[in-house]
Amino acid sequence: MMLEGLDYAKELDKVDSLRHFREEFYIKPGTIYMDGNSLGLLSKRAEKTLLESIEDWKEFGIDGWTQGKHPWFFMAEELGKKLAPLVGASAEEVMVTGSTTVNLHQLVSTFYKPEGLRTKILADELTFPTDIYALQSQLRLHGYDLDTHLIRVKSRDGRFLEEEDMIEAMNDDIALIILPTVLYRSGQILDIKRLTTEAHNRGILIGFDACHSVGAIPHSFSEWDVDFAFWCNYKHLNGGPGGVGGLFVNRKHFGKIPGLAGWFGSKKEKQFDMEHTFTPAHSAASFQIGTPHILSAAPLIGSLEIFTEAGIENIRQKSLKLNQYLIELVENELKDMGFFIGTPREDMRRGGHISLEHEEAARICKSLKENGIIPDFRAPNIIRFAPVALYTSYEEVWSVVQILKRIMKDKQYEKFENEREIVA
Ligand SMILES: Cc1ncc(COP(=O)(O)O)c(C=O)c1O
Ligand SMILES: Nc1c(O)cccc1C(=O)C[C@H](N)C(=O)O
Repeated sequence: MMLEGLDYAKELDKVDSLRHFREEFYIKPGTIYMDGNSLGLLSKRAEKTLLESIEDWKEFGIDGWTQGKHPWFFMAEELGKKLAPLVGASAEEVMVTGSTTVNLHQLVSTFYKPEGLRTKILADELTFPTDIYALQSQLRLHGYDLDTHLIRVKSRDGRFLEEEDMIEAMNDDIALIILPTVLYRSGQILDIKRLTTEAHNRGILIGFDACHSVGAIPHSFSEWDVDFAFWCNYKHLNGGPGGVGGLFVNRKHFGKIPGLAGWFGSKKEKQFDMEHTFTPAHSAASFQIGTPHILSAAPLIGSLEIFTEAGIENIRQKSLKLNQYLIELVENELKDMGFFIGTPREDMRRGGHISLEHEEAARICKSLKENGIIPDFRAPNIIRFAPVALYTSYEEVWSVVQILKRIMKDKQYEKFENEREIVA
């Protein structure tokens, strides 16, 4: 017998080999969390390693730098080692440090070297605003005019970017390219390998903002020869709000003096010589700046254990299935209700979330929250849903669409203003 509806969802859950990881997370009873692409949920293991680090502080005081369960002096390097397989890099190429925006500043300060006619930076018009603000301020520091020197590749439809358009914009005057791996609104994956090859063929360095891909999809940054990348660990990696970010620097660039140097970028054995001559580590560790934010990095120790156990390939496979299921349900159950799926249909081009466009999106989101579903809203008309492989069930995806259908049929959203909240 062909299973349908809720029975079908339950059957998918029954045969899901990752389903036991759900118990590792704090999921508020009566809610369905669909916002792991903005802030991942707390896991018990992340909580445990955070508490252990606090215990180390209690027990060892200053000696916690070298003693205790997770010695602080080596934590960033240890985390880099654990994170490296998730971005397809060697341990020395990855560092857990800073934040997305700070790491972007660090890497642009290091790799943006305008020379002769090559003075411009290439980005895109759909990227996350902080990247644009950072690039503008870097150009300002060099004394360049922002309008002429920051080139933003246009989107043809306001949702997606075409690789051809980006390649066409890789002109002789471009010194550096910064693009997202996955677009934060539409969830489109860019062809990182192709863009990197094309940039290098034209003598241009290229770096990626991987906030929306790390922990959601596998990467091969080393093999693709990406020059550098940066990301946050609080979305798909469940590292906690404002948790320490990550960066990748291709080993061919080891030895480059960081644009923003600080003593934690030193060779470990030299750091406490306290010399005024900077001796950088010969690895991505050299891009650290000051004292690591230990309590904001500690949850990641436990969280990354879960990723190591589950395997990023398995996580990706389940994420694709969950998202495909959501798309099919939207198409079948929410017909003629004014929704448009603003996310690529092809698996290869889709990251970890789905964007539903609707002209009443802001207030539909509020109504979803009132009904115990947590998505997020991006102005002017996008509702983002992220079914997360480690803690979302197929049954929850089924329920989300059923509840959304009821909200639309009963026009429950009409009691709210169609305006975003302060944190949308
Ligand atoms: C693509 C992208 N870049 C950067 C950020 C934020 O950077 P930060 O972690 O520095 O606030 C986000 C999300 O907040 C993002 O989605
Ligand atoms: N970084 C965030 C924050 O500090 C508050 C609220 C949300 C966020 C986010 O991460 C937003 C997210 N980058 C986005 O894709 O829109």
